Amino acid sequence: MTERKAIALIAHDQKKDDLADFARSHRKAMSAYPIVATGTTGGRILEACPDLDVTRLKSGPLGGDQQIGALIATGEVALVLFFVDPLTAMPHDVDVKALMRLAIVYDVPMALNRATAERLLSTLD
Ligand SMILES: O=C(CO)COP(=O)(O)O
Repeated sequence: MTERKAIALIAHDQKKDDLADFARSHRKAMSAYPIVATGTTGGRILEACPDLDVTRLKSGPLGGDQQIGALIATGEVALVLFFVDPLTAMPHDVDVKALMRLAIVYDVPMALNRATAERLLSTLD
C-alpha cells in the first residue's frame, strides 16, 4: 500500500451493482487513492474499473470486514464506503458491527449508503 490512506469499499450482495456503478462514476476521484475492498466487492470494482489500484482482502463472511477494521485501527484508512443491505440477515453480522464500531472509535468517516458516499467523496482533495 502507498503512503496515502486508502478508501475502503464494501458492499453486500444486493448493493454490489450500485457500488460498481458508483465507482465507475467516480473513478477519476478514486484513482488518486489506494483502494482496499472485501474480496467479492473488490472483484466487482476491478471489473468495472480495471485501472483502479484495488487490494482485495478476504470475502466479508470469511474475515474481510475484520481485515478492514484492522486497517482502520492501524490508521491506514481515510474513509469507508460500505453499501449495506438493510433487508437481508447476514451470518457475519457481528463482524459488520465490529467494523462500524472501529470506524466510530477511530473517527473515520463512513458512508453506509450511496447518498452519503456521494457527499463524503466530494470532500476528498
Ligand atoms: O460481506 C461483506 C461485507 O459485510 C462483503 O464481502 P464481499 O465483498 O466479499 O461480498
